Amino acid sequence: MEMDSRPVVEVSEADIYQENQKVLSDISFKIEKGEFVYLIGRTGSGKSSLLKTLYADLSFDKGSIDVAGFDIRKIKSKKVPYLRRKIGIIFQDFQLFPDRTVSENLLFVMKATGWKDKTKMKGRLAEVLMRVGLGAAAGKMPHQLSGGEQQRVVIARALINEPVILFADEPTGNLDPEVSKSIFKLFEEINRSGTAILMATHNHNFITENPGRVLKCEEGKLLDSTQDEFNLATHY
Ligand SMILES: Nc1ncnc2c1ncn2[C@@H]1O[C@H](COP(=O)(O)OP(=O)(O)OP(=O)(O)O)[C@@H](O)[C@H]1O
Repeated sequence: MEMDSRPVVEVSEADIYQENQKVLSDISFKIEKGEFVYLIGRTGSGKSSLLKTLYADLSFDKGSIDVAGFDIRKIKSKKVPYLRRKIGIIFQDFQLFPDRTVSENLLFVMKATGWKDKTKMKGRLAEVLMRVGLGAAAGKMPHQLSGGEQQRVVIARALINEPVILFADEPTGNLDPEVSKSIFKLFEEINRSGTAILMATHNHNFITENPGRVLKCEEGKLLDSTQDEFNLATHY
């Protein structure tokens, strides 16, 4: 089988909108397989809008966007679930069903994304929970877990279908610094095993401690540390 070497995200000359307001103009960038990319910028600068556009939750104008092989401009709403199987989405607020156990939360997503074989489902469930360090949490209710553990469940849920990229929107925004660090480490591990990550964050410690490529939303533009005169020190 031929290896697919196309970028996982390819944005070309696109305008990003929130309602009728343009938030980013004429943006272009690529994310290659297995890349780790930070997305920074002030509150309201357009990070969430950009992420939502990439996972086909907001429509855009001009240009083209391709994510995991899907043409986001042309994607029909009934095809969006197929896109969502190739990507993982992680938010700041954990968005687990509060009245269902950890396994029920994960099984819900598996059923919704076409899993049918009970044995395989159980196997995958155990695998993703082990992966995030929560092997023993399957039977727990979300409220019996700490914030960091709940976020690990969300990450496990995002990993179920072996996504090519994780879109994380301020994934440690509700967590204390120590727990944030351990969640960040988990993202790094996931990235090392080949999943690309685009992480919107206000936590600049991550970037100073683990320097990497940075995209920055600023005054309606998207700056790229690999393309622009981009001095991180002046960007904080
Ligand atoms: N649901 C919405 N309806 C209308 N305008 C919105 C909506 N959500 C965001 N906006 C506006 O769009 C612009 C970009 O917001 P966005 O949420 O993308 O910024 P952000 O960089 O993610 O901010 P934060 O760091 O606070 O999450 C802002 O001017 C914001 O007020």
